[in-house]
Amino acid sequence: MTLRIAEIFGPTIQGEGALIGEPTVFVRAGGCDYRCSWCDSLHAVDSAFRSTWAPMTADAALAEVERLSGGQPLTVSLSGGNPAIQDFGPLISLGRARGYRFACETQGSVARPWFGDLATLVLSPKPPSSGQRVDWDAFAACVAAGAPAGQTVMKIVIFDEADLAWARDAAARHPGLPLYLQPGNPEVDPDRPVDPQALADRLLWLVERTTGRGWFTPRILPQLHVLIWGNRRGV
Ligand SMILES: C[S@@+](CC[C@H](N)C(=O)[O-])C[C@H]1O[C@@H](n2cnc3c(N)ncnc32)[C@H](O)[C@@H]1O
Ligand SMILES: Nc1nc2[nH]cc(C(=O)O)c2c(=O)[nH]1
Ligand code: SF4
Ligand SMILES: [Mg+2]
Repeated sequence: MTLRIAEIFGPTIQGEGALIGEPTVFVRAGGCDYRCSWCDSLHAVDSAFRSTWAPMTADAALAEVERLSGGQPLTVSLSGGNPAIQDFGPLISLGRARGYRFACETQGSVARPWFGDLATLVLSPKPPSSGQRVDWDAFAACVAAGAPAGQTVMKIVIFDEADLAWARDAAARHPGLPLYLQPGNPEVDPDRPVDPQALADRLLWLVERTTGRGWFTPRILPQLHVLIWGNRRGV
């Protein structure tokens, strides 16, 4: 069984959510069952980029992770695309045997048994602005599959009021999951600069609209890597 890999990069820091700031190597899977209007990783989603995705065995992927991390075990972040449409079980087993920990970012549309082998499962259901529709039964199956994992968290991208109202309902469906909100980045073209002030303004808006309305459940964080590197790939 080979994996379709869009890129393996790092070491960098996890820029989002529960593990923000943690040194990590990313393994980005190629291919996604969604097509979010504002996806910041289209090079791992759009089949126009398929020829750039490398077929790799789990052994070869781990060898690259070990090379990038100098053989020092750290947290490996699986992302994509949707890593859950592929079988990352063998890579996780091999890596864990060498002392690596695994985190995975997925939208929660496809459940996998290997979710239970993760240190951190990040489920990121998509709000209305994405143009996608969440299948909450599939999402609940992901939560169940992740029960043996170290931790499962929910992370929601917010662009507007409708997203925020939707996030409150989504959180109420799974009150046991720690909740992280991050403002959406409207500029995702890798060849164009981001506007840090505009991102800060979105963050301020999000903080005011949650705490200001007495909603104290979520942690609210920026995309740290976007503040540091903009939309550059491979960071
Ligand atoms: C590119 S996705 C890949 C993993 C998986 N497909 C998912 O969506 O969870 C990784 C994370 O980036 C977030 N993301 C994607 N585009 C974004 C944007 N324009 N602004 C803020 N976050 C974004 C997603 O919501 C997800 O939490
Ligand atoms: N540094 C860094 N942190 C991230 N957190 C989530 C990312 C992703 O694209 O899944 C990402 C990414 O691409 N880079
Ligand atoms: S689910 Fe994730 S990778 Fe897929 S299109 Fe949406 S943000 Fe991009
Ligand atoms: Mg990203």
